[in-house]
Amino acid sequence: MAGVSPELRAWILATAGAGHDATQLLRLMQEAGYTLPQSRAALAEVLPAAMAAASSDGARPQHPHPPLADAGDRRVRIAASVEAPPLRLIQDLLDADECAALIAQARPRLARVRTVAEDGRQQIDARRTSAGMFFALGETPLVARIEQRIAALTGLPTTHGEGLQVLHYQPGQQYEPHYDWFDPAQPGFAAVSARGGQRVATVVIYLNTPEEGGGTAFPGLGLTFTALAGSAVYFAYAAGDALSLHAGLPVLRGEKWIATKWLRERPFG
Ligand SMILES: O=C(O)CCC(=O)C(=O)O
Ligand SMILES: [Fe+2]
Repeated sequence: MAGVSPELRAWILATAGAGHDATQLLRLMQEAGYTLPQSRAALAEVLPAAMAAASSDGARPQHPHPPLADAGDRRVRIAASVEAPPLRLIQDLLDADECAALIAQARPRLARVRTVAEDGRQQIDARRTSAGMFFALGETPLVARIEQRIAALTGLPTTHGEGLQVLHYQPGQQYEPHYDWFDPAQPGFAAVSARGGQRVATVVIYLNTPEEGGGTAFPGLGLTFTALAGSAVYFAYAAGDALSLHAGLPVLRGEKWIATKWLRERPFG
């Protein structure tokens, strides 16, 4: 299609804004007389993230089910849920000894964390001031055990996970509001999604309880999770999901340790 007309562009944006997803938009456009290829091209031009999410054929996680969810070697309490985006507060995913042991394994390897730049390269990022490190998949028996629990909870095999990342925040450090999904409209998308495809869910595990601050906020939901040692926040998303915006709030007193597992739609390893 040689450019989307202003009228069609306005209609796509208004209809998507009213809550219709890409599949519904494609159906409505075809009912209005556009062919499927025309509809796809128009949608990809106006809403590339929505189109990429709709065309993905990768695996999707199952969302942990309250009140008790199967985490393999234990059952965990699902203390709160949000429907959109699918989000769960998980209690006691790790016990106190496991939290301490994971911190001890990560501490000697901490370095200033990098994020993925728009061109797909790793960069030092002023928005993300914590120190961090990645474990390889199954690198230690404890890491493997945590990965098994997350696989049991989400139904996605451990191979769909990126290596477990441990982050350490000092007072004043934070992770500014961001999305964990990769934006298909960015030039680096092909590079970051080459292994494993798109991210589909995140599990953030709190390894300690900061004295003050350091919660995880979802500004679009008006919701903040307190960082409490051993508990975790699970959330799932598709590319373009604006409500999955989240932030690691500044630590005000004490320190904050988390372990993050990002899950892909296809095997990552
Ligand atoms: O530090 C937090 O609470 C959030 C971390 C986070 O968003 C991430 O690791 O992707
Ligand atoms: Fe995040």
